[in-house]
Amino acid sequence: MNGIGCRDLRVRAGGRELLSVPELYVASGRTLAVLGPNGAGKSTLLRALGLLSRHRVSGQVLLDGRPATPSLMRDALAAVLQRPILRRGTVAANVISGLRFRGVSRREARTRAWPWIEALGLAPLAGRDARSLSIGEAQRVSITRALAVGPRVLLLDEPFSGLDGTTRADLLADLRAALAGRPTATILVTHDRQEALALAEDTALLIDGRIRQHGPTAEVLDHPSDADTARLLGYTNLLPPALTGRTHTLAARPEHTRLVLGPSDVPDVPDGPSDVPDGPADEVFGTLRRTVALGIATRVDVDTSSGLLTCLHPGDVLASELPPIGSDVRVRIRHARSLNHR
Ligand SMILES: Nc1ncnc2c1ncn2[C@@H]1O[C@H](COP(=O)(O)OP(=O)(O)OP(=O)(O)O)[C@@H](O)[C@H]1O
Repeated sequence: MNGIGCRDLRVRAGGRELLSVPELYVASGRTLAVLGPNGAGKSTLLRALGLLSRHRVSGQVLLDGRPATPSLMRDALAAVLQRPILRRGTVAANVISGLRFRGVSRREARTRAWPWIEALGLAPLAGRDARSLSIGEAQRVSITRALAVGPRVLLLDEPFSGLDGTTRADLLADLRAALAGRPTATILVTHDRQEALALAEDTALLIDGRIRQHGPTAEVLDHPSDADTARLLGYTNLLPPALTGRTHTLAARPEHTRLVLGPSDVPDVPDGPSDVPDGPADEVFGTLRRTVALGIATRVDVDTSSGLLTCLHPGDVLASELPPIGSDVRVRIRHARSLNHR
């Protein structure tokens, strides 16, 4: 199968194992998001796959099903790092430099690069000094340079971090459109679930150097298998059987967890498909610890016998509606996933 992968890939540094991945494969034309918390080993994995690691690496990296060599990888690979590294010269010269580096003549490099400069919206900036660009513009140049070489393997290490919301959304959409239908195997390292959803058919969850879950993005993002992956995916409220009377721990997102505000509060309809069976949503009891107005939402923290629960109420909940701090309160779980049930 064409694409990039590895077998029994291990990375060691400073006397400890940073990464251990028994098997991973990303086929040509597909994108894998690697999602994990800080320090999980995401960049370590990316560098090891691209044969760019500074650490001790064992195991096999596979390119199109065969062991990768540095020269095969150099021809196949383009990488975009968290902080764009641009050369002296114009934006156009920077985009072209990737092709020139691969021995393409100046004239041909210009011809091949220009459609990418246009597709990624860089034409108005083509003559600008690359070192005068904003971070968002520079990242756009860096991505365009990588795409222009027509890589068989594209490694993206948090290329959208540090960009404002609009710039990020625009660049994500442009990148998605640019990759569509191309025979490129892409790996995107990110902390962000939305980026994974927007760009990647498949997602792997990496925690402590191990892949804990791997599969179609929508399925992985909505079905955490254990407490660590639940936290990573935003299911930060863990409700053990002792609290709910159920046989398995439930995991719920704060936005699906609501304080019951007095008798006028109508029963909630659960938000979408849930592992909580039909019927009244689960309710648990606790003590109100604090409320914080966040503008678009109000965060309500509740101490329970099994730890803290965080509720997120849309909008500004009026102070007059909230019971005093220290009151006994009920919390309704509108949507949850059951852990360790498969
Ligand atoms: N030379 C080294 N010696 C020991 N540990 C190291 C060394 N270099 C990196 N590490 C550790 O390897 C782990 C993985 O680092 P890596 O940069 O791959 O994480 P990451 O998931 O990309 O994190 P982030 O999201 O913060 O960028 C971290 O705990 C880091 O401290």
